[in-house]
Amino acid sequence: MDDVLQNIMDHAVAVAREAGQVVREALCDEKQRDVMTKSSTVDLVTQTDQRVEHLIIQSVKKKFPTHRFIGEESVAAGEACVLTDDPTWIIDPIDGTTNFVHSFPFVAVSIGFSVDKKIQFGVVYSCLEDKMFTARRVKEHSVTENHLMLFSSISDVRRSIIATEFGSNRETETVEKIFSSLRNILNIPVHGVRGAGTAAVNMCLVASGCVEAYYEVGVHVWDVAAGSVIVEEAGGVLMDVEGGPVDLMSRRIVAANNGTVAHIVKEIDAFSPTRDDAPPTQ
Ligand SMILES: Nc1ncnc2c1ncn2[C@@H]1O[C@H](CO)[C@@H](O)[C@H]1OP(=O)(O)O
Ligand SMILES: [Mg+2]
Ligand SMILES: [Mg+2]
Repeated sequence: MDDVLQNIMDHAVAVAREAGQVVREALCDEKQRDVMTKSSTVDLVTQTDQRVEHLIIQSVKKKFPTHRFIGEESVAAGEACVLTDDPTWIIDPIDGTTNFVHSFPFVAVSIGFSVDKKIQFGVVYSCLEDKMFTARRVKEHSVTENHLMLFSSISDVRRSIIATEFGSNRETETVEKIFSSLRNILNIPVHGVRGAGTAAVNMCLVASGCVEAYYEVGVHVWDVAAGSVIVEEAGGVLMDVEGGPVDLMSRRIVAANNGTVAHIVKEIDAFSPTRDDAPPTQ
């Protein structure tokens, strides 16, 4: 299986690069950044998201016809979001669509590959920075082609930078919880709070030692599948926002450089959005 997996991963890296090129070109063409909305007026999608997802899926299907897919835009179009034991590509064609629409320079193609419901490798291509992050579940980490991994050894959270996002849910109760967590984190006090506008890049920032932790409630499995292996293989830890084991379908995640910094979970005002794998409501 080893060489087979490497072959699949090589294809993921190649197709992520190809997708990134499409995204970069689209950024220069206003028409390709025309906005449509999904779950809320600030949950954005463009024809480029759809085009890039199509490109990735068609390319994979040609080479690996039996593989399955969970793609952000396919799920938005009504496909089921169910992880089986089968080989499954979990794709976010543009992570950071809001950034893409506004030319804010962090936009990623995120591809995770799962077998037996476990993510085997992750590929995150931060395509405007031209940084490729890859990791395969082997426990000897293999992250990034073109820059050095500088994993953070900080264990005092008061010396940390924490990444998070505000998400696309603007219901009063949700916004209150987001701000309550943020207030608690700032009051620790931490050195700073940041957010790149893409969950995948935030997780790569943890893996690279640029921030000590990232947490968010409201992410989807395609935002974090690839990043989860990249963080773990870099030596980091994943956790649920209430401290238990992470569940990639639960829409809640903490990724940290170590278990001590992961204690920020004490400060998070947790809530439970509808799971990604919840059966559709009639
Ligand atoms: N208005 C918004 N602000 C930030 N993230 C948003 C958002 N709307 C959707 N998201 C998605 O939520 C994720 C976690 O914050 C982001 O990576 C982003 O993924 P997307 O661009 O693929 O939709
Ligand atoms: Mg996303
Ligand atoms: Mg996306």
